[in-house]
Amino acid sequence: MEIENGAADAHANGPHASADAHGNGPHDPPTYAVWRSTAADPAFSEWLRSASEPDWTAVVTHPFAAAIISGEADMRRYLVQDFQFVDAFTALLGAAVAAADRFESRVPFGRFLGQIVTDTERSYFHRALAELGAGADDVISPELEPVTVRFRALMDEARVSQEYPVILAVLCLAEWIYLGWASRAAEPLPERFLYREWIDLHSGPEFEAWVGFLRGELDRIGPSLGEDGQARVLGFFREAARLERGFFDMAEG
Ligand SMILES: Cc1ncc(CN)c(N)n1
Repeated sequence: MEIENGAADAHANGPHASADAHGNGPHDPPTYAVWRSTAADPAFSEWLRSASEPDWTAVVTHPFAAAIISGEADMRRYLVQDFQFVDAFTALLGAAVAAADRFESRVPFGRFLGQIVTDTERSYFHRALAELGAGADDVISPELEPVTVRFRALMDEARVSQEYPVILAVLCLAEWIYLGWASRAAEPLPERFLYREWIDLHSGPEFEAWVGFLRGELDRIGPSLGEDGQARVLGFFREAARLERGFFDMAEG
């Protein structure tokens, strides 16, 4: 697939927001106000998700995700690049702690940052990359694939903006879409830890609750943003969905 420029060509309204910023172009999804008037589930996060098709479904049903689930994926290039993704993602979680609008919302970000990303997930990466024979250069400063550069740029753009809704949009897309493919895995999972732990990290009740929190925050904040603010959030969400698709395409080779 073709990956469009992310942060580099983002205009004031965010990446790939519609030309008039109101979702009225020929290929633009409906605005939130229009969409919610007929939606069975009018949640703001569901508007974002449905407007991210066909990329959403392409990621959740991607052949590379299926290969992880069946224990047949070649994980080396993927995990080397993803470790660099996770670096920028961790910084974005820190930005969420800082930008959240209330104490009770900062707490889950801080907890996830300390208990999962910098602990369980970090340990997984260290063991997996060693198992895959990745050397120090590949772990610390590998040559970045173009999609990794673009994804890091998008996360950095969201982080630097210090705008909570925009930060949330990128975090929520990345986690929710991973829950989407990983939840398709059924027992018995592959025995090899490389696959089993990666699936476990992105599925199950704890990860579902984390994604539920991220969606809940968007549902709480999104409806009162105004049309331009909503279009800006959608721009980041959709661009992240495009990049997730490109990331699995890259991993597949
Ligand atoms: C590219 C990508 N997207 C999402 C995730 C889930 N944190 C991830 N590890 N990598």
